[in-house]
Amino acid sequence: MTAAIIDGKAFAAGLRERVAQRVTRFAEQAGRAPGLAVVLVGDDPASAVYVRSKGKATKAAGMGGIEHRLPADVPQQALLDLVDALNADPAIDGILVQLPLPGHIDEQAVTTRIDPDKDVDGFHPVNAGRLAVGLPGFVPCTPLGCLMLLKDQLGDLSGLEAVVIGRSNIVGKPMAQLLIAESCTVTVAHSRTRDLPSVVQRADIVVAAVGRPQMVKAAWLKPGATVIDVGINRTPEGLVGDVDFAGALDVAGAVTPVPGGVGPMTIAVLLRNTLISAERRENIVGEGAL
Ligand SMILES: Nc1nc2c(c(=O)[nH]1)N[C@@H](CN(C=O)c1ccc(C(=O)N[C@@H](CCC(=O)O)C(=O)O)cc1)CN2
Repeated sequence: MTAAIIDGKAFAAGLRERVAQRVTRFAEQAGRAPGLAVVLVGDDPASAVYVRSKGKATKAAGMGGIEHRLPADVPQQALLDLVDALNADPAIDGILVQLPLPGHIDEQAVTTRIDPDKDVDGFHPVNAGRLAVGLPGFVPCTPLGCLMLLKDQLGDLSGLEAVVIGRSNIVGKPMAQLLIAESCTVTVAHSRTRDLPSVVQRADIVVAAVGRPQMVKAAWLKPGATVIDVGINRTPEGLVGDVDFAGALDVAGAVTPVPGGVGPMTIAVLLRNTLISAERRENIVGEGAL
């Protein structure tokens, strides 16, 4: 084994602590805590666990957390009405509707209904556009968490070859935008990419976000590459990522584990985004790096 294991759990704990310190200062100045509303539709067990974790982390950071649970068969209009009410609520700085949603609900209609300035998930097309043109907005939590881990590991990323595997709106596309903004040379690979192994072979940075267990093989990697594994695949052998982790340890320079890599960053960045939303809405200049 030669690769360093990137400890996302420890980095996320540090970020949550920095957020909590800035929340204290925010509350002193604003006379209130930042408020996050999390909406869960249905009873998907993994989503229920993530929503519970978000609630606990929100409170531990000193923020106000409100959870709305709706039944799986809730009409889409009722969900949109709830989003409208949260948009109008001055105590709410961040709104998040947990994904995936039941099949009868149009996810795009729901995420587009959220006020872009309370969209702490960064999924609204306005925030996707802001990211694409370099304006301040909200960046989706998972790719921003990946970028934080990469910068902590490598420092300046400029000039590096990055390959993002996966082109989802939630991870692949914003990840590519973030890496372009860091002056990387970025390739987005996907299911139609020809000869994926040779595309990955040239990458100094590999971000795997395909949702296929251990698809990225050690033999594809450039020796010394930094590998960020976004996959969370439940298999009979347990939770595994999109990368052959054991094999990657012998070739990569650094690699994130699953669990304990990217996953914990998602919730820590959500807290960061919520605090930043609250500061913007109250015209408070936050002090201390996040
Ligand atoms: N509205 C949103 N929905 C979803 C998002 C999101 O960012 N916004 N992301 C994922 C789920 N997710 C948070 O919502 C999330 C996923 C994974 C983890 C995490 O800490 N994973 C652990 C493993 C935990 C496990 O056993 O499942 C790890 O990787 O160490 C946190 C949050 C989809 N929906």
